[in-house]
Parts: sequence; C-alpha cells; structure tokens
Amino acid sequence: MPVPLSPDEARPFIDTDQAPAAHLDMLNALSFRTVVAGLRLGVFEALADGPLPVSTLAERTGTDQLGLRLLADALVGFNYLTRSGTDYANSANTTRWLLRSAPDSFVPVLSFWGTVVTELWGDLETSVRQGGPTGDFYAWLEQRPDTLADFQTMLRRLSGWLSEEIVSLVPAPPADGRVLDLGGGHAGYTVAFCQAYPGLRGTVVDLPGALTQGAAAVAEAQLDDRVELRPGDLLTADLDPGYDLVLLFNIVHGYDEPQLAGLLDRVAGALRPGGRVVLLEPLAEVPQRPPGVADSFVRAFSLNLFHTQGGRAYRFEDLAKLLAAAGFTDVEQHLLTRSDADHLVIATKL
Ligand SMILES: C[S@@+](CC[C@H](N)C(=O)[O-])C[C@H]1O[C@@H](n2cnc3c(N)ncnc32)[C@H](O)[C@@H]1O
Repeated sequence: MPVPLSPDEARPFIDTDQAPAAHLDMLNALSFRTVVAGLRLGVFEALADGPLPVSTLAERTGTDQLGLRLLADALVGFNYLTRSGTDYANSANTTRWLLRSAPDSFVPVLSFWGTVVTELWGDLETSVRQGGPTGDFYAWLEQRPDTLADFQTMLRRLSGWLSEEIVSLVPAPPADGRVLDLGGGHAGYTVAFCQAYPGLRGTVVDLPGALTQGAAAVAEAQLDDRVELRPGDLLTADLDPGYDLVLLFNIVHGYDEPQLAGLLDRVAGALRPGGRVVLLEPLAEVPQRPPGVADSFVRAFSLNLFHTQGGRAYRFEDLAKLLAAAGFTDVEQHLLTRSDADHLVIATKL
C-alpha cells in the first residue's frame, strides 16, 4: 500500500519542493518489496480465516519466528496487516485484493510485477546504456510456469473487462469469417469474438506454455470445434492467407520498428483485401490522457518494454505510418471507455 501519509505530511513531498519526493518512492519500493514477500511466503493466505499470533503464523508459513515478526510489523506499518496484542490480521484492503480466491484478486498482477522488478529490473541501466534489451522476455517467461500463469491470468481478466466494448467497436466480420489472434495466449479475445459471431472460426498462435490457459478458456466456452490453438512463433510461423480479421493485441509494443514493419507485412499477407487488422495497445503521449496514474504507468511500462523486449509504447502516428507502409488504409483510433490506457487501432487492408 502506498506509504500512509496525512495531507499535512504529504504536502512537503508532493505539493512543494520542501522535501525529496524520492524519499517517498524509496519507502514505496520497500513497501512493495515487503508485500511481495508477504505474498510469496503465504502470509495473507494463512491469515484468511482470522487473526493469528506470530508463533502460529510462522508455523503455518514455514518461516522463522523472528524474521516473520519483523516482516509482519513492516506490513502493519504499510497497512497490509493490523496488529492487536500479539495477533496479526489482514487489513480490509488486503482481504479485498490480496487473497487468490478474492473475486477481483490483484495477486496475479502483483506477483507478476514483483518478479519483473526483482528479477529483471536489477540491470535496468544496461539496456538504457546499450540501447536494447538484456534478454528474451518471452523465453524467460516460458521457463517460469508460475509467473507465466500469473501473466496470462492478469491479461485474461483484462480481456474479460474489455472484450465487450472491443467487439462492439470492430466492424462485423462475414458470417462464416475467420479471425487470427497472433500472440493470443489466454484466447479470451478470440472466445469473445466467436461468442459474438456464431459462424466465426478462430486461430490463436502463441508459444506453447502461453496456450495452456487458452486451451482451458476454449474448452470452458465449448468452442473446441471453432477455435484452433496453434503453438508457434508469430514472427516465423506459416500464416495461411484469407483471414477476415487479425488481432494484434498487446503485441506491437514488444518490437522495435523494423521488426514491427516485418510483422505488419506478414499480417497484411494473411488478410484478404478489405480484411482488418485490430491493434490493442497502451499508446504513448495521448493528448486526452492527462498526467495521472494511467499516464505514469504507460511511461514506466514503455521503459519496461524497452528493457525486456526492445519495444516501447508507440504513438498513434507511429503506428498509422507503419500500417500505411504495410498496405493498410482507413486507420482509426478508439480510446476504450473501460480503460484509461488502452486504445484500439483498426485498419483495413487495401
Ligand atoms: C502481452 S501478451 C498479450 C496476450 C493477448 N494478446 C492479450 O492482449 O491479452 C503477448 C503475447 O504474445 C505471445 N508472444 C510473444 N512473443 C511471441 C512469439 N515470438 N511467437 C508467438 N507468441 C508470442 C506471448 O506468449 C503472449 O501471450
């Protein structure tokens, strides 16, 4: 939880320059690292049924009593736990968001970003110095099933939140149309399109581990006969031609411009004339997005993309130019009402 400050305490840091704002960031970094430790050690889950003394909590989490007490006290300081006498309990906010079983659990998001920050951001300066990523993010992710599951769960939930609006913004494909979802992983978007259009058939291309959740989503929606999950590399796999719709959702930000130009050429080759490519992206520097949480996130996310993949958040103009060069026309941009950061870009193949 962000460092708890009264308005009077916050003012010198935030509203004036009388105190270093970075000091708050430092405390927030410690707070985040502390809550990630709480999650990894199962502290919040162990307290799900009610308060416990530290001895029992240490026993249940398989931890050292002194170490756990110090961690729990730090979590009290950051309002993740409360303490009454010798008993620790989850705070209301922790109960609402930090249990895996909670309906809108934020655990996949925190676990994924916790791993990124602790394992990948240690050498952030290197990519900035050398002008490119320090490793292959998706190869790294495929080697970590738990982090991959958190990543895909986080994105699948977002797809559940955004799909309805996205489907409504994309012109209807032909009744017996075909959609290709490149890097579609959890398959949430393809499932949504196929549910909206009963004659539509889908193909989801992604790396094998990423398709695990896709298989579950397709089976749950009873769409096995209409959705094919195709393990493969979206940059090199054979893409059969004649698709009506190609989804590139949260894909283009993973690549630099030359790679992107090549990818969009491949997409154009897979579409029939008049077919559409649809991009879902957090765009950089959006005039209607004022400075605030969404804007700060997109800037930090863009840095993360550069560091881990050599990509970045693009501006609409950048994408429009690349799409035009790949043979697309009528490039449109839509800001989604359910997200402050995500945009849909739709373009038609000439
Ligand atoms: C940011 S996720 C987006 C997932 C989904 N499209 C969405 O918007 O929720 C990027 C996806 O691209 C997949 N991916 C990345 N590189 C790939 C490659 N070279 N070949 C196939 N899939 C790839 C990842 O496994 C992941 O599922």
